[in-house]
Amino acid sequence: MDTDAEPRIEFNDLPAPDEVARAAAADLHGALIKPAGSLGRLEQLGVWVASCQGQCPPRPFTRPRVVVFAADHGVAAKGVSAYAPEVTGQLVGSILTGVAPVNVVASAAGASVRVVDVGVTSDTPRPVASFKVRKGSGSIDHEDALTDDETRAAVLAGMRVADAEVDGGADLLIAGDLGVGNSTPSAVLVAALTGSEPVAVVGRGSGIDDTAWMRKAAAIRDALRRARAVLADPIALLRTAGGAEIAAIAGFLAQAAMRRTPVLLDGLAVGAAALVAEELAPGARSWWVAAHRCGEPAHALVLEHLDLEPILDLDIRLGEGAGAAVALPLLSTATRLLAETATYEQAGVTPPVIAPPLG
Ligand SMILES: O=C(O)c1ccc[n+]([C@@H]2O[C@H](COP(=O)([O-])O)[C@@H](O)[C@H]2O)c1
Ligand SMILES: Cc1cc2nc[nH]c2cc1C
Repeated sequence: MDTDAEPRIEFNDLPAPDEVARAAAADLHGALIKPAGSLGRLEQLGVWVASCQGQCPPRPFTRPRVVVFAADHGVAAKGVSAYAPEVTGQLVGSILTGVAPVNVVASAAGASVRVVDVGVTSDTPRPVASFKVRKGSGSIDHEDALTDDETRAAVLAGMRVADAEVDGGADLLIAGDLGVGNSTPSAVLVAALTGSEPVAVVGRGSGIDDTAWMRKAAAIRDALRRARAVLADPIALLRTAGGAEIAAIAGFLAQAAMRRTPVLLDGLAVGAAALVAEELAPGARSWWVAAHRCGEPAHALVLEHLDLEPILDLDIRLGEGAGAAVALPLLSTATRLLAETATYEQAGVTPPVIAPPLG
């Protein structure tokens, strides 16, 4: 018997979406009053929701949730961001007062928003900071972002938050990230896990000029050298070159899969966390859909590596889960189309006289 009281980061027997419900939903689409395949990608999205829920027709979402994980990054002091580090804490305040873009987009999409501070340098309100593992992180170009204990605590925090959200009734999850400087560790993780060169992953982040871009490229190059030494160990990778919110999001995404809950993926930092989560919990990606392709070069590598086709390509590069929430109404519509559209038989409409081409 395992007497170790420490909570474990384990994703054994990860479930797969339900193939029977998937097949039933695909068949149902063929019976609805529309030419076969005429709702395009919306059809595949509805089928995916049915397979995640294990039922056909799928249930329209009743409690979609956005959880924004926030943390600071020591590497920000190297001049790799357009913003000062204290902005992360200020932005947490903006989300709490409901005035950030994610609040607006989530509200428009019928989702509620929660913020979790796992590593912001400044103090945040008690409930928001109850999973805080540290204030800030090491500068990854020359030192580890976190200790091993802090990394594990952050991943476990994400897992616990996912559990709490699913237990609270969330039926669609979105993870958002907030952290000045986090596009640097995100790019390093993506380069490490996709076998890419630094130059392929350096982006403009929050809006940096050419000089800052050169500093960022150097930081990514140095951190990547350190990250490659621990490539085979996802927790060590997060410790060496990640950050608290990226680690928490990785735990959140993997645990959402354990809990059979569909996830809409956001942009760069969530994408980097998704790469790590798929290493921790192979197969978890079948519970995720990429909401959009963001404007960062590393994000395209994430989507390619995870074989995910984004729903939208709007050049959104904000983070905080906002881009994912923009795609939520489309996913909800895809779900409702299967649940509410009449079949030929129900509507008394004559079905096609020529069968659709195969494939
Ligand atoms: O997700 C994205 O597509 C994205 C792209 C660039 C920047 N961001 C956000 O901006 C911050 C990171 O940018 P930076 O330049 O400070 O590394 C962090 O708070 C992210 O949420 C987000
Ligand atoms: C700098 C900055 C970073 C962000 N990350 C998510 N939302 C953000 C908004 C701002 C302003």
